[in-house]
Amino acid sequence: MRASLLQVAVNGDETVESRRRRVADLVREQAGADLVVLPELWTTGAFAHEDFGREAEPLDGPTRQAMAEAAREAGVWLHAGSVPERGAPDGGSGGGADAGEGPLYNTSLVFSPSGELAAVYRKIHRFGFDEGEAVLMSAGDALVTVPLPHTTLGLATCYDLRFPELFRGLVDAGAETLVVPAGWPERRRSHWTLLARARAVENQAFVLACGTAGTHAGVPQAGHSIVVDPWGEVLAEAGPDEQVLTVDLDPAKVAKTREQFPALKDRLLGLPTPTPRP
Ligand SMILES: O=C(O)CCC(=O)C(=O)O
Repeated sequence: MRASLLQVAVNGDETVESRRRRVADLVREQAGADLVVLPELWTTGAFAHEDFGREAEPLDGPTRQAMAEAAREAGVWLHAGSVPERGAPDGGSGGGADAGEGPLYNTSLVFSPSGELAAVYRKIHRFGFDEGEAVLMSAGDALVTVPLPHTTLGLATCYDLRFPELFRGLVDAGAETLVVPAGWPERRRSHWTLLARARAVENQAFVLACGTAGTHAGVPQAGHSIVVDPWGEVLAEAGPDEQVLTVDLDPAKVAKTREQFPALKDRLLGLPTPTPRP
């Protein structure tokens, strides 16, 4: 299975429309790959909080149209990263919704090679503590897996990478390849690499983690998109700048690793609750 991670540069001096056209062209150039992956919030930038509301799209907005077409023309499965989504007005609470507006979500879209929308994942763990995404956006509440011909994808987004229980849930639902689009900042790059490898080792799964390059809203991005195999070995790692990272994976390696070193079978389900300290 050939996977291409498009580590897009998201800089403040490029318009969303121009970046959308440029990224659609980049996707078309990946004909021959089985799976193409884009980063988190690459239209606006993950830290351009003030643009989320203005650039938010409904599920059938311009990014969906452009990415569906690009996936179909390239004939690839496309994880189109995420976009700020404006949900329906009655679609939930909070998320910075003004009166009459629907909530915002950080929403990933996956397309089949015929351009059909195959899956939608709304980011569950919102980043920013009491600021930014954490207050502007609403949280998703569903784990999402996507069966492909060679493997089953498990979907997560950026900050989700810090929450191992989410990935365990995806593995329990059949995931073998964990896909993590991100807009991870340079300042915490060591965590990015460490956590991507940890999620691969503990779940005995491939991890495809695709970040952004460039600087937007004053936040330099880490780049360094990474592909890790089920043994925790790094198969490929990008540098800091815009780059297409292409790698050939053997999907059978997941079953082989789980069979030869069956640690997942030793999980103790229903561990006792710790007694609170007196
Ligand atoms: O967890 C981190 O350090 C970065 C998370 C982040 O930037 C995000 O989720 O947008």
